Amino acid sequence: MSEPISPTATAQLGVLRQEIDRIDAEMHTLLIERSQIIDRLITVKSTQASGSAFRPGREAAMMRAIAARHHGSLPLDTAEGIWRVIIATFTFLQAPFSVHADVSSGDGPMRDSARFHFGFTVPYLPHPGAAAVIAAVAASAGDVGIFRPDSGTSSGPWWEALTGPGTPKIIARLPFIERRDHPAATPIFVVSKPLADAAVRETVLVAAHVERWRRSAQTQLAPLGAEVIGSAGLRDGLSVLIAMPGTTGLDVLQETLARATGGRADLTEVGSHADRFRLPDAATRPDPALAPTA
Ligand SMILES: O=C(O)C(=O)C[C@]1(C(=O)O)C=C[C@@H](O)C=C1
Repeated sequence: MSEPISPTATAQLGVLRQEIDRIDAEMHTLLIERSQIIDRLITVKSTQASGSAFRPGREAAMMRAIAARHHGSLPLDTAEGIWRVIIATFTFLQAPFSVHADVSSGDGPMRDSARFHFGFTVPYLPHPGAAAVIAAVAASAGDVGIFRPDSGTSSGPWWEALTGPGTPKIIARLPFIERRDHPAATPIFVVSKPLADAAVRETVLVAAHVERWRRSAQTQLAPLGAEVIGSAGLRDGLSVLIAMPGTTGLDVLQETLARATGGRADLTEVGSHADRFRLPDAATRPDPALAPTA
């Protein structure tokens, strides 16, 4: 049995618990106040008409701001997780949606990512591959789909399903704040019906049909900041998925690819997302001066 604490310590504990109760009540009041702002935002944004309330560029900026101002013994994982639940819940309140997940590489990591980034209020629906996820999102009003960027390229170029007008597009890459030991570290692309004016275009994703490929092409793409992140064979050539800065024009990519491969290159944009943002390892650990010792 633990020793009874002294009357002085009991009194101090009472005062500290009053402080905790005050802070909890203030946080709760602020969350209720936040929900009232969202009620007003729904009218301004006309979310119901567009189908999805998700604004990935705004969310990326908010998550970066949280990481920038974070300090003290509270783990960043906790602060990030709390705000992911707050933002996802308010997104859901504006327009309910489900998360369709590709579980072909295992359900556990995808479920962890879905729960971390979108909370527990949002329904989670597993699918056998990226193509099935994209089809489910295409058939929905405002759902999102998640899969790994390297999802089953051996089973074909899934990004081809994103090339038509009105087809789903990549709208985010998660986690917004990448770091070692992230609690939901699996890199995922988020797809939704096109967000029109709401998409963030720091990184643009392009599907390229080329007649042939040369290994040196990757080197020639590098100065553009462009990178091949997927490739799959087609009957008459190759389909490659390229990530490049939104400031680089499609015409420049086309010229470079044509020169690098010595053949034609047909390009179609299949989405965009906020720039990847990685925290240095030291920034993610709680303040060592405050960390409990063994
Ligand atoms: O800023 C918006 O457009 C919102 O809908 C608000 C909010 C939030 O809760 O902060 C919710 C969903 C969006 O993805 C981004 C932010």
